[in-house]
Amino acid sequence: MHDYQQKFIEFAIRRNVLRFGDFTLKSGRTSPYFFNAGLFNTGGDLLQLSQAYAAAIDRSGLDYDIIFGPAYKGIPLATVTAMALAKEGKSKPFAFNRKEKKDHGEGGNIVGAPLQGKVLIVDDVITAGTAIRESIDLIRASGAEPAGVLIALDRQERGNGELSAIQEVESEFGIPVVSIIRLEQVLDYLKTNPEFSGHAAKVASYRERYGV
Ligand SMILES: O=P(O)(O)OC[C@H]1O[C@H](OP(=O)(O)OP(=O)(O)O)[C@H](O)[C@@H]1O
Ligand SMILES: O=C(O)c1cc(=O)[nH]c(=O)[nH]1
Repeated sequence: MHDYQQKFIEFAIRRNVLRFGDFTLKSGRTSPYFFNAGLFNTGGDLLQLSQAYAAAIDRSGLDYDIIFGPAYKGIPLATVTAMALAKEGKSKPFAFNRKEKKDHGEGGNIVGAPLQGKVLIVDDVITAGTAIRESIDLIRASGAEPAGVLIALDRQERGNGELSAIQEVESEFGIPVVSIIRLEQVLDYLKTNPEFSGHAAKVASYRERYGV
């Protein structure tokens, strides 16, 4: 595990973003852990988070024209990532969607820069891949093309078949999916830290059931 990954896991645990218990996921699966990016909820948290996202983009070498954040939690993530990149002298346009279409004022469901060219989707997690597929549909409907996906946590779970949801997205759309941490690193961290090792068995058995 890289040092930045260990620091990111510790940051997420400290802020209660990464929690252990029983959680129902969007996919209907019951998970013994959950990553709630909404609890990165101070200016200081967002500053640190934005630097972690911008660093992941730098490491990935992804080529893109615009950043897109899927509603809701992707919205602040895309916003602060665009700001962190601008601070490095790499300002890019960004946009996000509304979950409900607006039929007055400017109307529509895309806010921000026009979705054009190669679009980098920025979100918190991928579980079964539903949110990412919805984003890709929106991007294509606007006449743009997805260029890649950046998330904080790759839960390394099966999508519709035997491949991981991420492998399905990568092969179906021919785009890379980049993450800051993966479940295997969270599991390593749990096993090697006495304070959290009590959670390791449940997380490992969830991985046996739904993981790849
Ligand atoms: O890969 P999937 O199975 O789609 O699950 C992951 C998605 O689920 C959550 O969003 P959600 O739409 O639940 O809610 P939000 O409005 O809190 O972002 C999360 O933020 C991801 O976008
Ligand atoms: O699959 C989900 O719904 C999900 C998992 C997770 O860890 N965090 C989250 O916000 N959603």
